[in-house]
Amino acid sequence: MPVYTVSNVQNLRICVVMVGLPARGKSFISQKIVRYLSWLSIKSKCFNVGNYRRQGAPRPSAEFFDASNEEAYKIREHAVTQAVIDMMNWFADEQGVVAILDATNSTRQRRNWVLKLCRENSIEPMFLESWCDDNDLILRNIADVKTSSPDYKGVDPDVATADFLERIANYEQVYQALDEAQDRDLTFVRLINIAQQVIINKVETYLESRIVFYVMNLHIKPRYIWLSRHGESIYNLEKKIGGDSSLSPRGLQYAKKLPELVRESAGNRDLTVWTSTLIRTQETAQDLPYKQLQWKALDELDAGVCDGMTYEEIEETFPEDFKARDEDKYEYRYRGGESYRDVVIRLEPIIMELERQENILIITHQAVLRCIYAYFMNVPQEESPWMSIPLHTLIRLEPRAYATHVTKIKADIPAVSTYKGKGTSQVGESDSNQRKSAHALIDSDSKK
Ligand SMILES: Nc1ncnc2c1ncn2[C@@H]1O[C@H](COP(=O)(O)OP(=O)(O)OP(=O)(O)O)[C@@H](O)[C@H]1O
Repeated sequence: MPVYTVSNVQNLRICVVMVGLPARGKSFISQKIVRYLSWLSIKSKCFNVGNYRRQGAPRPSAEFFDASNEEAYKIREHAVTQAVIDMMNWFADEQGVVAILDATNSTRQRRNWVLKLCRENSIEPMFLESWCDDNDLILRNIADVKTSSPDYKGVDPDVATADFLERIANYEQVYQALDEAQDRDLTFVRLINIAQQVIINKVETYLESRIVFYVMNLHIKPRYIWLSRHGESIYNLEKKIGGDSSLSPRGLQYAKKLPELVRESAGNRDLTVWTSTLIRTQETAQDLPYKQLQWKALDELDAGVCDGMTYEEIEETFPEDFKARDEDKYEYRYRGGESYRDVVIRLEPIIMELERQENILIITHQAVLRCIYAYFMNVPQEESPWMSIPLHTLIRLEPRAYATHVTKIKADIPAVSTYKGKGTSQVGESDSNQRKSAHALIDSDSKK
């Protein structure tokens, strides 16, 4: 049975129709929206018309995008039609909730065509324009992602840049920006120079407003996010879950070493440290020379009646619950406590704030870290609760245009393993289940 969240309970279907000249971040924004909504269990998918076009024209030069080039126009029409057909099928066959039509959609005529199709299929269209006249930024975007695109495989970067600028000039000939007067009946958002100015028109549903709020918070300044579990705690040594215990002597050693690890990774950047309200994260952060904030939302997953028990005790006392949790760890809610899904929902403001901020170090707990990591790394729900996040390890995330780079920095201070694989009540890293996970953070020193 599908599980509905507050956001998709209304049986809504939304098509976010991207609008914008090339190299304005449309694909970047589309991919972020899909990642954010998927993380919130809202079924979403991006339909990138460029990928469809590449099937008919793998490496076109700028003149292909000249509006008067009739042959090319046919190929481009075919590509967008195929993308829209696939999108409609996805809505119908896979109960999709939010589709993103990632294309330039530069003319009012094209947008009206999409609008009509959406209305005929009971899909709410929301136009999202990224408008930018900052030439330096556009050149940076071209260098960042366009010269390495499959369109320019094997082409000298300077030649590719010149051709891409010509492609933009061709689009500019016909481009019609969204307009407050002419498009006043449409649901639309215009992001002007990232989010220096945002124009919002007729945004009516809750889900649309969530998407708008999210894109308003995005920025593209280079930044890092550091993540660490608290140091080894007394409860970790006793194999107990939950509680509010202090650090073990080795955990305190990690807390002493953490400032050095962070400095090596962050240089003299001014960080802000976020901890949970629990003693073990605050003790871990106590020697860090940065501003610190406590978030209740970063507290560990609440194990309800099982708080303070070992997994062996849980298996003995609540055998059915123990089994049910292994079968669907993401959805299983501890009696009187939380599920992973509950944690994700309470972490939403953290993610939103992380998108707004620059350099943040988060010291929190295993389940919470798994959820945050899953958002940045696009880890599917069935895998994220099984990821191994070791103690005494600093993880650095570097969000880039289409992916997040990960570096793992080990403190070289021994700690127990708190990892529990499927079908066992024993904890330990040697469990074969976690090694199978594509996203296990245990074996590699850095991972892309
Ligand atoms: N709102 C924005 N305005 C301008 N640039 C942005 C914005 N958001 C992200 N970017 C930057 O845009 C680059 C990614 O460009 P992207 O491929 O998404 O452009 P596009 O508009 O989809 O281009 P195309 O039409 O050629 O597919 C990244 O370098 C990213 O930092």
